[in-house]
Amino acid sequence: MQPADGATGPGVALADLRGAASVRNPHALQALRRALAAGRPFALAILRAGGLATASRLAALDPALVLVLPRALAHRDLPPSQMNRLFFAEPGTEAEARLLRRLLARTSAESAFDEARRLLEASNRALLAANREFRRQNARLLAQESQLSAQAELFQATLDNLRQGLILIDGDRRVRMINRRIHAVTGLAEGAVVVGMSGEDILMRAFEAGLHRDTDPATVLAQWQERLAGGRAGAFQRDLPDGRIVTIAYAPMHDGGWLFTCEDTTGRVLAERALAEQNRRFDAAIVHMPYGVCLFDEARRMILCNPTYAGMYDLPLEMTLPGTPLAEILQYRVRIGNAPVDLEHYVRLTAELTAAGRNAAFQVPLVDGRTVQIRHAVIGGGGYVATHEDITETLRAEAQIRYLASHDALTGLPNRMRLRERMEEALGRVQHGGRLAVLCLDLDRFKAVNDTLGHSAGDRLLQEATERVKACLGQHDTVARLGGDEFVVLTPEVETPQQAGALGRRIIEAVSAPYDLDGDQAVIGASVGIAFAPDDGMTAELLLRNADMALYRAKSDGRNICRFFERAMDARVTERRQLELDLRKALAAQEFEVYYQPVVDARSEAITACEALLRWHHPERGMVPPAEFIPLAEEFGLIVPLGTWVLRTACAQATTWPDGIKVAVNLSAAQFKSRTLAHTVVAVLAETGLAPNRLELEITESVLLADSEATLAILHHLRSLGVRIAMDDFGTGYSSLSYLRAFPFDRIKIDRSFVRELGEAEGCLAIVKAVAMLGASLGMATTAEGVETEAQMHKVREQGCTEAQGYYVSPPRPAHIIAELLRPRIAVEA
Ligand SMILES: Nc1nc2c(ncn2[C@@H]2O[C@@H]3COP(=O)(O)O[C@H]4[C@@H](O)[C@H](n5cnc6c(=O)[nH]c(N)nc65)O[C@@H]4COP(=O)(O)O[C@H]3[C@H]2O)c(=O)[nH]1
Repeated sequence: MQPADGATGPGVALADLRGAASVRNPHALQALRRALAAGRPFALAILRAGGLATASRLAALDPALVLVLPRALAHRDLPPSQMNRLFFAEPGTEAEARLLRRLLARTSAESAFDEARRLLEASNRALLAANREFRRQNARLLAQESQLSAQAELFQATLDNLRQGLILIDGDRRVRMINRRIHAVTGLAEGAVVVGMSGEDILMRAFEAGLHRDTDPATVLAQWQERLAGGRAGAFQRDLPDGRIVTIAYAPMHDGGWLFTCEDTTGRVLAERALAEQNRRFDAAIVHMPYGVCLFDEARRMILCNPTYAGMYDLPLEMTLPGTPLAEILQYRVRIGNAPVDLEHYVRLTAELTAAGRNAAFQVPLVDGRTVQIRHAVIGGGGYVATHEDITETLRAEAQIRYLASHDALTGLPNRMRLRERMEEALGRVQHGGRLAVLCLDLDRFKAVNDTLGHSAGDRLLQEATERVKACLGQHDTVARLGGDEFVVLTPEVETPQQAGALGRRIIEAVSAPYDLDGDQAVIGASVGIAFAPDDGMTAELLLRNADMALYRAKSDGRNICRFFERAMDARVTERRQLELDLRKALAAQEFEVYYQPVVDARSEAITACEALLRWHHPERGMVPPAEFIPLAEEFGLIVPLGTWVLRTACAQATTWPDGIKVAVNLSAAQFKSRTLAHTVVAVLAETGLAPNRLELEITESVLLADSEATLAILHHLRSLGVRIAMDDFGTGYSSLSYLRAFPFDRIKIDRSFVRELGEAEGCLAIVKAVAMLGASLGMATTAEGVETEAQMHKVREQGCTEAQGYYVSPPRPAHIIAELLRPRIAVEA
């Protein structure tokens, strides 16, 4: 078999190898095909027995292609000269052996060739590997490219869906990128900002959109340039015309560009602003709080305090800084002298409260004399907040109020309330075997001093009398003023009634000594009533009542004396006392009424006048006669307002009567002493419009007895006004006649005691006659009082009395009945 020598190249067409499809070993054929398709030199094909047909077909195509090699021959052992050639030999034959020997017989040239072939093969393999790598890289790049484009899409989608609007400008101040949100957030029209436009253009668009409402384009531009020149990130807010608020943040990029983000922060900013406003108000409230406020943390370091707190304790600025330890502040306060008096207690108390998580309020006295009210409240985390209020003045005022509530302002003595407290204390001791004497003291004639010398003199007298009483007392005694001229002395230091009596007398003596009241001399007296505990009572009320009863007895027994309470004391005393109390309330309660008793002409029996007589309708006792209550009203200084009321009522009533009818009003001595009588009379006449000559004032001898000169002066004054003056109850006193000489009375009223006995006692008739004659000679009218019978009427007329008054004509009657009595006369006159 001839070897089909001859080089062949890769140029052998694949189509020419189609016949090789029937090669037994398909792998070999495939390898051959791939080698040919790749255009690379192939080594050899190893054909097994049975492959001859194929080899023949190959050889038919090109005999040079045919090479038959035993299977075991490694292709690398082939010399390069034998490459790309096909040899054919029957396996196991001599031809095959020869062929092999020939092929394997290497020459040096063949070796070089082999080497070159190996290199070529290596480079061929490298090329193949490079080709494979290139394809792999290419595929990877393609994959990367598609991944990048997907990522870019995702990125844009992400940008577009950001909450913020976004603009990226480059180093040339041109827009490189925006997202879709930018328009919605800023309120710019869609497409107003596009890639490529300049930053300045964006500003102008923003300006037009109202993003910079409060300024002008030039300023906006300047601000923009200034910001970018600064090269630092920042942010600012803008209020949009639609009410929204956008926050624009800007940050420099490494390439000289800037990233702007715009976010609708309306909700957050409004919340922040509201919070800021709230904080501002809170700060203002704290700063302007009228009391000090301080917060300390769990380590007792200051969190904050307000200026009032700092001011209260004169703390310098550094002591008010957050973090300042409380201990340091307290040390400082100790140094400057306004620390708590009991500092240790204060520190312990606040620590205990904080540890126990308890709120509390307490007062802390300071070394400088002030007192601070502290309200302590724990806060979360173990700290506390405290308010400090300087309550020094409040406490002082409260103490003052307490003092005033329990003391008499004029004398500084304990008042009734305080007296009660003292009595309760003293009675507590009596229960353990002690004794207590209660002395009720009443100043006699004090009201006269008050009325005549005025209230300030009266006040001085009370103060002086107080001092004198105090001077009589022992260390444990108490004197209290119950009001007016009433005092009470408590003395636990007496063993016997005699000692108490001696004290009472000492007091009377001291108080009764003359007083010099700025040049005016005054003399008063005092009466004392004494009760004992436990003998006369064991309650404050009972003891005071019994001592008062004894006082009453002292006064009615002649004054300037001391009386002890006796169980058998007259019930009448009690009753009179009650009457006094009722009398004080009666005027305001409108329990008084004025009755009128007609006075008639003795001859014609026509009414010439009516006498005003006061009546008291007591709510329980019924009608109380004036003889009972007038003296009491005089004694208690009530007669002045009461007398004025009667005068005003009577004068007003008289103006409703026929012109000729006069009205007579009784005056008591106390009314003259008040020194305002003349003024009162003038005022009442002016007020009611009654002619002065229709008013007749009746006075008794006792009025002239009290202070005749002053009284006469007032009487002259009144008479000069045209008011008539009558001498009442004439004949009952001792010096009536002398007064008749002293004052030109208009009328003498003969006391009814003489009239009553006209028929029985001769003397009475003579007296009535004498008085009538005297009156006639002095030009004074004479009225017989108490005419009860026709006979009496007859007699008084006979004796020369000009007028008569009494039950015979009419008893005193209410105003409306008198008006009825006077009516016929009006008719006749008409
Ligand atoms: N037995 C009897 N009595 C007769 C008769 N006619 C009149 N009387 C009573 O005699 C008193 C006359 O008044 P008076 O002597 O001024 O005596 C008065 C007067 O001094 C005083 N008084 C009454 N009203 C006032 C007043 O407004 N001011 C003052 N200061 N004293 C008054 O009270 C005294 C007593 O007054 P009354 O009880 O009203 O008593 C009246 C009167 O009711 C009679 O025929 N028989």
